[in-house]
Amino acid sequence: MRSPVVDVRGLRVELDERPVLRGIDLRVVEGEVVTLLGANGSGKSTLVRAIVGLVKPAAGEVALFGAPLASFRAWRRIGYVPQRATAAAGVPATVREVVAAGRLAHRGLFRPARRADRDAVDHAIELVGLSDHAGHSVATLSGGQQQRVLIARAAAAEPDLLVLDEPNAGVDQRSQEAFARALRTFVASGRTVLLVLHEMGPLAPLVDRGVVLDSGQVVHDGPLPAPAMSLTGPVDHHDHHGDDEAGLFG
Ligand SMILES: Nc1ncnc2c1ncn2[C@@H]1O[C@H](COP(=O)(O)OP(=O)(O)OP(=O)(O)O)[C@@H](O)[C@H]1O
Repeated sequence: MRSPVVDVRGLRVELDERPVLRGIDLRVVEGEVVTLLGANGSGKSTLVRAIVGLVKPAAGEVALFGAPLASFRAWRRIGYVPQRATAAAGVPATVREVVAAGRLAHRGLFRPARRADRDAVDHAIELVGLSDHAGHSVATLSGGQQQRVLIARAAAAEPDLLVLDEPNAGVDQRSQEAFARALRTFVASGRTVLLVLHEMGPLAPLVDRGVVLDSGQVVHDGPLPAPAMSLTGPVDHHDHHGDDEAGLFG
């Protein structure tokens, strides 16, 4: 049997004294691609944030690679990209520099990059379809492209588990297809992916299992129904407008 990578049991989270996650059980095993679905505010982001240790549970347990979160130390095995993150933040770094930062845990500060590091960085940039922009300042990219830079940075670290919160938000169809191909390569090497999606899009054939949240509870866990969103109700895209409408590849 494949070993558990993420093991969540009876997880409860309260934010502002309001229950946001109300008893979540979720298990993701090695090599699986699992997607979290659900309407806005159902608790998807809060769940992934709790899994990577950014939100404190009110009750329940989270284990990563078999270790309880409190004693988990192998953060190098985890790549996490938050929702609507920005890679720019006023720093005039190039795409290549930001992605190379993802290799620091491998090579150590101030040590010259080895060939393996450079290859991993090139590969990660290619993975997200930004090779043509590798030398450009991140600040000149669109929101969607900046999100890709952060995904590439996480991928460059060659994590065993990649946790992505809405990697396709505001990204055009062609780029979503490129991303799906890249993710296929990533999982072909036996790695694990947990991702929040609003719509399955081109990722659908890659996904082993869908977990649908509603008001902080799991209402479906299993193969994806068709169409995938039929269980999630109407989706409000209020927060994704204007983001990279022009497309990643220009
Ligand atoms: N920092 C916070 N403080 C208080 N409440 C919060 C906080 N973050 C999220 N919430 C609330 O928790 C609930 C779940 O939010 P969460 O972001 O996890 O949902 P989501 O399913 O990821 O939504 P979306 O699809 O819009 O990203 C929402 O009602 C939200 O308003």
